[in-house]
Amino acid sequence: MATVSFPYATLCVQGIKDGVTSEALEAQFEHYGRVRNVNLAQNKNMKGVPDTRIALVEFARRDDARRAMQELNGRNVQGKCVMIRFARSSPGMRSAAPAVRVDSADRQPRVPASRQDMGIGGIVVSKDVRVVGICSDNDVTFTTFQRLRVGETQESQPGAAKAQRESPKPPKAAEPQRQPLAAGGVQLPGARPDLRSRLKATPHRESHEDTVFTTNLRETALLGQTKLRKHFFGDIYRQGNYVPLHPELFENPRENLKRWLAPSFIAAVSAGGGLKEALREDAPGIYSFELFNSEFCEKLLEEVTHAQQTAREALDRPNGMNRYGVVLNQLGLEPLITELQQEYLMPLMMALYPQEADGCRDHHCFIVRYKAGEDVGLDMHEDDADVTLNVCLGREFAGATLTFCGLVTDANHRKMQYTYSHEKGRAVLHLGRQRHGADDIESGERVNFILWSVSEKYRSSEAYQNHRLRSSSADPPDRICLSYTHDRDYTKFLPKPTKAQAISRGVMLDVVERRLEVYNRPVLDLSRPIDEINSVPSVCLFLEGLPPYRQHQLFQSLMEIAEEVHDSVGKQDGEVPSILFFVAVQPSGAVPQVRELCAVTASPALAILDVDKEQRYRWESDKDLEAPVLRDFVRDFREGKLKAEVIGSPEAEPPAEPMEAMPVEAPSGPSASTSSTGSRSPTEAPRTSCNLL
Ligand SMILES: O=C(O)CCC(=O)C(=O)O
Ligand SMILES: [Fe+2]
Repeated sequence: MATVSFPYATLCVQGIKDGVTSEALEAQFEHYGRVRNVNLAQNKNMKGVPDTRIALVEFARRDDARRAMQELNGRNVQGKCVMIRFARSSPGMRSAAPAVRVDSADRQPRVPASRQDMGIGGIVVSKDVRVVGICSDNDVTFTTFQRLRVGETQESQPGAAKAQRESPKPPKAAEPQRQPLAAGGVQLPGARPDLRSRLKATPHRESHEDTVFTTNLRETALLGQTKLRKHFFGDIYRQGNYVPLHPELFENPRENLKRWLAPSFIAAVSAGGGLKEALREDAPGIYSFELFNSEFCEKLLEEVTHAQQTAREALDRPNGMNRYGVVLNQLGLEPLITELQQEYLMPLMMALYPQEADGCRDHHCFIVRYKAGEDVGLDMHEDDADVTLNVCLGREFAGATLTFCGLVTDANHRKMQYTYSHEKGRAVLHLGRQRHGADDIESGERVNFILWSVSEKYRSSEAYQNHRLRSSSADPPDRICLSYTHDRDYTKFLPKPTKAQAISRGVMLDVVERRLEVYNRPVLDLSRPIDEINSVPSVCLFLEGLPPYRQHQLFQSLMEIAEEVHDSVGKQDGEVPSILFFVAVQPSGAVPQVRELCAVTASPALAILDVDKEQRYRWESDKDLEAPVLRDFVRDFREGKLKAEVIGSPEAEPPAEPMEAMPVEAPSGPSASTSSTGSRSPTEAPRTSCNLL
């Protein structure tokens, strides 16, 4: 199956100091590449708390966004330490804990108010079509990949944009009504002006990158850890805000940890290289072994109970799904966890998962708790971890098993693989991308220790990107492997859970609601298409550069047609439409790339893209593009009367900047060498005919 490429490049920057302007932020982020837009908004959960605003910083290039994130996350941005993630998480992937405590029942997407009625391209076309700039607290993750995959848009390719600016394609003589796209993209009335020239006058930040640790991060550095954490929540013990019950858990990890490991594990470690002997392979890729002794399990349980009694307000929930538990690094156990990860687990992880574990230095470690009236289980998911370690600390319970399904990349990712029964002190080790979920507890209370290990090296590899793509040719699902949070076809197989049921199983209701809400919009924004554009035939109407009255007129017509079509097929609320409708009013985001796929250059232009079948249908006529023409074109498509072209076929009208000219080995410049999509090894899958990645 071909997949459209889409460079998602918006960062969510949390904790912006009051008084900082979007221009100042833009100036600082522009240092890493072209910034398209900066939007500042209040963090709704932090009303009245100073210096807690959120900025959505949209880059032209994803690689630039990533670099900015890598360099500025946890550092001083405009006078304050900020936390930076990519906005929106990849489908199916759960993220780390929100940076602020939120009540899960009230976790709605936090769309900055300024964006809510903005419409497309800055004109208010309808409240049904919105630019989706999501930066919700539980929907941030530091690496984001969408199935809607990737490739650079024309303008983000070095050389391509320049070429386009220098030699705009002349209008076709036969299309008097259509206007060519102006050089470098047309500025629509009301659209944001290009700030580049203004920014040149703004001094860049000072380059003391290694000295801009905030207080918290300096304290992390005190631990000899100069590497910044991806998921960083502070350290309340070292900040003097927590008095531990068992101080030995917090100090001298090298000496102390040894005493708390299970004898069988120590024996295996001491035998040198014989770690595998201590392992049980429960299922392919899923291993378990004795790790902690009872003394440690009990000590840690007592410490966590003490922390919840004495420092509850200072502690975040463990992650975006579990509501009960704590982040152990935040409590002050990072040195202990680092010792465990680096000295004991790494050799094992390297032996079992050489690719994913290579370079694992980062971690997010937390406790989760299940019992009646709180969280009773956990919806199916994959972790925002490369390797996950999960150890039961006890208490007494029945049920509460852990079910594993397939790897998200595999067709069997919704097939049951194995049900693991937790035992106190025993660890189960698996890849983060192994789909899994916690089965409901029947009685008692279960408390587990979860360690998510993260390798920056692996995450910057192309393998990682491929590993985050959901298999689309999935086998029919086993019910237990369905995720209400992530599977859009869930209700085909199982009844919709009640809100209370969903919450008690960690369902991310805001993710579900957002998905359903998007499906209910008749027309979507082509600059940020949903990933179903890869699998559902999509009517694409290109209106960039047209006068606003024409845009309104044609958009309105498309809206009506979309509603008619959806009514005629009896589309239900929240169901994925069988035809999607997209409109482009600005040449941004995915628009240039979709134009290339559709092989259209004029404006207005109309095409239907069927990425899955690698086909497209173009509207080509001397007639003006008006409502009846639009309607006929869509009707003819539905009746199978249109002539299909193969995407990328040679007889196609050459796009302004032909795909073939887009460098696989890009010619020069930093963006070429760092592009995550720019090159492929010869062993990887061949490109499709439309030259998509
Ligand atoms: O409850 C469990 O054992 C699993 C928890 C889990 O999968 C997670 O926190 O990511
Ligand atoms: Fe998990």
